[in-house]
Amino acid sequence: MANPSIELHDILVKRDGRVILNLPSLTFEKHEHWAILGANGSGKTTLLQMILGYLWPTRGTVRVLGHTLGSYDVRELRKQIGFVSMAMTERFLASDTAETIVATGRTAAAGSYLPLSAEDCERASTLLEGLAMTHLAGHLYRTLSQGERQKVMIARALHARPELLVLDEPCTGLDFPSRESLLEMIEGIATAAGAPQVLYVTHYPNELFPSLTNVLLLKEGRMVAAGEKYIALTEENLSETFSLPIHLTWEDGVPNARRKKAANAFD
Ligand SMILES: Nc1ncnc2c1ncn2[C@@H]1O[C@H](COP(=O)(O)OP(=O)(O)OP(=O)(O)O)[C@@H](O)[C@H]1O
Repeated sequence: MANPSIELHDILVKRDGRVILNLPSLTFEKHEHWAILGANGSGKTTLLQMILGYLWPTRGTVRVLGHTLGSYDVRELRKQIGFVSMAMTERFLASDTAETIVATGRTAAAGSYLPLSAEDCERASTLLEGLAMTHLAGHLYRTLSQGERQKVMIARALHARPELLVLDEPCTGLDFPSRESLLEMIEGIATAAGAPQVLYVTHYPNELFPSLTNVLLLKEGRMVAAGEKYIALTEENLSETFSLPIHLTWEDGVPNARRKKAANAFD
């Protein structure tokens, strides 16, 4: 039965007279984990900002978790959404420990420091344990690697048991092992009992971990394709999205996209 978490109706976002997002009506169902994939400037961040109620469309309506944006308190809505982006990581005090940062996730507000309750601290240690990060609990945030910081931010985003977990390019700047480790952790979260719905934003098709079920492909603010991943993520759609001839194979539910070799003049 249909149980949508996000409904976009005929969206147009214009800034400085320029169209930066122009989408047809789209529905994300609660049981689906979505990837939002596109090149730099394709409109991914604009779309996320709209879903999180930070930006209003010039035209169209947005419904998130059953509430129409514009007629509901977005601060209440954001309590049900775990949001992790690189920009957020700078808002935390470098002198805090990983455990403290996770413990402050109760309100789901970035950089918010309410007095911590015993429950907050207990929840933080449960999360760190569940995500195999107990060894980082007492480490100062500033001493953590980029990959570890991202993991801490994701643990923090889970504190309030969100219905929706939005991850904005979490692998940016990570080396290969850190990226693999982070993706493995996210896959674990997405497949756990009672998991939040995941919205994963990336530039890289090869980051699509197995439990992602659906994909939205964006190019220059418009939709190239959207739907179940094996249907939407084709060589043709990917090539169109990135303006690059792409060869695509699949392994265990994970796409492997490679640039097609140009014909060699000496062949
Ligand atoms: N407030 C604004 N005023 C004017 N143009 C804007 C504004 N915000 C975004 N844009 C433009 O809209 C386009 C889409 O930007 P957006 O940040 O959503 O893309 P993106 O897919 O998230 O890119 P990236 O992967 O580089 O983060 C870009 O060309 C950007 O310059």
